[in-house]
Amino acid sequence: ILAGVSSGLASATLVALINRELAGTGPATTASIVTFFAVTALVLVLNYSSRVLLLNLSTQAILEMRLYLCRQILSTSFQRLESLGSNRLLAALTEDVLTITTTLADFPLFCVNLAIFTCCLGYLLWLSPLLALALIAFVVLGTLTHEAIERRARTYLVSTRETWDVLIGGYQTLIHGSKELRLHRQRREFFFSGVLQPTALTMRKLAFTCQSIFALANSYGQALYFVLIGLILFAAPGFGRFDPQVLTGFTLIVIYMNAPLSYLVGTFPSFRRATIALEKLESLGLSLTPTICEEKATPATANGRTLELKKLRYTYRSEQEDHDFTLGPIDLQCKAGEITFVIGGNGSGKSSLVKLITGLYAPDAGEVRLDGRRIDNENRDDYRQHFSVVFSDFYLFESLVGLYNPDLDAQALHYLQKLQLASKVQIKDGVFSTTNLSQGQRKRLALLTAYLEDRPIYVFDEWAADQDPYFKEIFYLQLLPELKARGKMVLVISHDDLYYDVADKIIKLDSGKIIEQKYPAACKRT
Ligand SMILES: Nc1ncnc2c1ncn2[C@@H]1O[C@H](COP(=O)(O)OP(=O)(O)OP(=O)(O)O)[C@@H](O)[C@H]1O
Repeated sequence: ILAGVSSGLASATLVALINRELAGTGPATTASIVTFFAVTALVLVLNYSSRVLLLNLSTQAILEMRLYLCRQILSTSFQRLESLGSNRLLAALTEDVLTITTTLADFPLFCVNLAIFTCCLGYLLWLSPLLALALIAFVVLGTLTHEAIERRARTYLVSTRETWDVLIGGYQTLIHGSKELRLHRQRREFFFSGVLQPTALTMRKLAFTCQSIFALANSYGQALYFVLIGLILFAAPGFGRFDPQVLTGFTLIVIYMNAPLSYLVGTFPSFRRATIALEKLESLGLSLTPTICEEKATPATANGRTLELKKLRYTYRSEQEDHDFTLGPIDLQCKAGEITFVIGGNGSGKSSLVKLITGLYAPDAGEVRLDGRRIDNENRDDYRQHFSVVFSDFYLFESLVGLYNPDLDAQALHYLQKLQLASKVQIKDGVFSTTNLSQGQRKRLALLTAYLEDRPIYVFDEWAADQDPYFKEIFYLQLLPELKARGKMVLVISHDDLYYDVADKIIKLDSGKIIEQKYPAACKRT
């Protein structure tokens, strides 16, 4: 602020010096020439340093905002993120962050121009308090009416932002549905002319309306400026006896102030957009609690020997109540060194149960206990650290991120050989040479990551579904029994009834409820 004010003060001094020279009669003195160029040098230094200082502030603010938002997303519950949908999150991370950061980046110049404007006003007050007060009243009135015009753009700006969410959804379909769109001409045509085109058209209309309003406000502002100069030149002499030098000075300063004032008024639309972007970010309801990134990794307090679910219940709420899906009440006990299969038809609730068990969802009712310890919001993140999971819609990282182990590459190589991937993928410093593999091979890499995590509880959601018969057999008859022998608690969602006898316990789900429990291993023993 100090740098900006000094810079503004120096600029106003320069204009005052110009005014003095213009009003003077004789040739300029050496002193005034030296003063003029000295102040010019000062303006250069102060202007540059104030901008750099403010740039430092604004870029730091941008950095903090970006990281803060990413951390918020990391600490927001999975339930909330799932219900928001990826298009809204992507739109927030791109559009909203961009809007806010652009405005923040404009902030240094805004401050410098505000300082110049204020200092010029100060000089005008010194020249003639009466004229200056009349000018301030005129500027305030002008700004208010200008603002009244611009305010009309707000609803259009909000609609533009809403439409942007829809457009991002369309872009996602464009990318993720590229195979299906290429294979079906009518679908492609409908998607383009029935979905993308209308949305893009709406964006265009809204943008045109907003920009027209801003253009109107801008032209009005410019016209108002000339009215102001006209008033100084023609009307002011009628209200009192003003020195012609004062009037010339006023006109000169007011013309000089045009640039900073235009800049200040010109930033109003970006502040308006930034406010809407901030409101949009707030409406996402992201977590404001301390982020999980900042939390110190607490050592796991439980070993993962027993897991108990008691009357666990979770409901997916939908717009129409009769479409709600309720999982539970579920009562289940699993132990270390035990393989539990979860079976059931499509939509019976198997994957939802896995999300509840792994702590991605917080139950609506009932409780989860690990080694007797009740899991609640306070310890749920610690609890999640006991699981190694390969989801049916798993995400494969390009490297073994977050795994710190001096023998990591050697261990990974061992598992690459075990999973018959060594000829396809190499690993160096924890980074896979490639992840461009078949779906079944990618799942094996995901399994390798789970192996290296070496956690007490393993969960596989239809892992074997993409494997060939040979590798299916290896998975059920070698890999699962090995994990069991290592004392791991293993939960497997499976439709492979050929291998059900590998399980110690099978639970069958239907419409979100356990309808059957079997113990094949016990039967085999008897
Ligand atoms: N994200 C979600 N939002 C709302 N409802 C959901 C969501 N995910 C699942 N559901 C509801 O939960 C039901 C069970 O889904 P879930 O994915 O758990 O079934 P599943 O047994 O794993 O099925 P599949 O064998 O096809 O993978 C679905 O029929 C659906 O009604």
